[in-house]
Amino acid sequence: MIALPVLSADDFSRAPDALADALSGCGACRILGWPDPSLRCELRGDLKRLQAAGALSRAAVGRSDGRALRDDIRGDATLWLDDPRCGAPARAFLARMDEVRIALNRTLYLGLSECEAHYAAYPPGGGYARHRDRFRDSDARVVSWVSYLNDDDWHDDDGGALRLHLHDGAGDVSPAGGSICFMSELEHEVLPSMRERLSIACWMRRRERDPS
Ligand SMILES: O=C(O)CCC(=O)C(=O)O
Ligand SMILES: [Fe+2]
Repeated sequence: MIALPVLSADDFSRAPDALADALSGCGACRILGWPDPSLRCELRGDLKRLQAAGALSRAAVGRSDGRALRDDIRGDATLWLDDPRCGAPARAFLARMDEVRIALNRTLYLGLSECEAHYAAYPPGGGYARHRDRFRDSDARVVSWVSYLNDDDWHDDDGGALRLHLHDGAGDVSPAGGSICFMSELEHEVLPSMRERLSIACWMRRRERDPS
């Protein structure tokens, strides 16, 4: 296992370039302590409320004609954060991601035009098999970001690590709070967890080219 670069929440707020440096170096960066405990708690409350109201749906793999529900590939249920049923914490999260997107554009010239994000709840035993976040027929997703809404009492034995397959080897990320940012072309997988695992997955996208 390799160690991933780490930023504290303070570094992340004060020095947006540090995230860009880590991404251009190893392709991934852990952000410890962001979202802060109060935003994390509000986001989790929003997700639990929406889950109880039946607003989340089982996530599919692929898109268009290739879309399918595949328990053997991914087990999460999701809801897009721009859904009108989502609350103020979801809007605060999207606003912050937009600032990060603009900062990355300024340093890395990635031409990222928008963010999309969803709440995700993985039931016990659920995971997500090794994949890339880019669809086969589109390179619109450039940067992936996942924020974990689980408590600090999440132990390694609870499973649910995100395993990132980097050029130099694999690195595991615990879903006990904090966030991870990585280039969407990198392969990764969510290992099955013993407990319900809550998160937000976000993608910073380029505008899709018109088919010609
Ligand atoms: O929750 C995670 O750690 C990663 C989720 C993921 O890979 C995805 O939604 O594409
Ligand atoms: Fe993914």
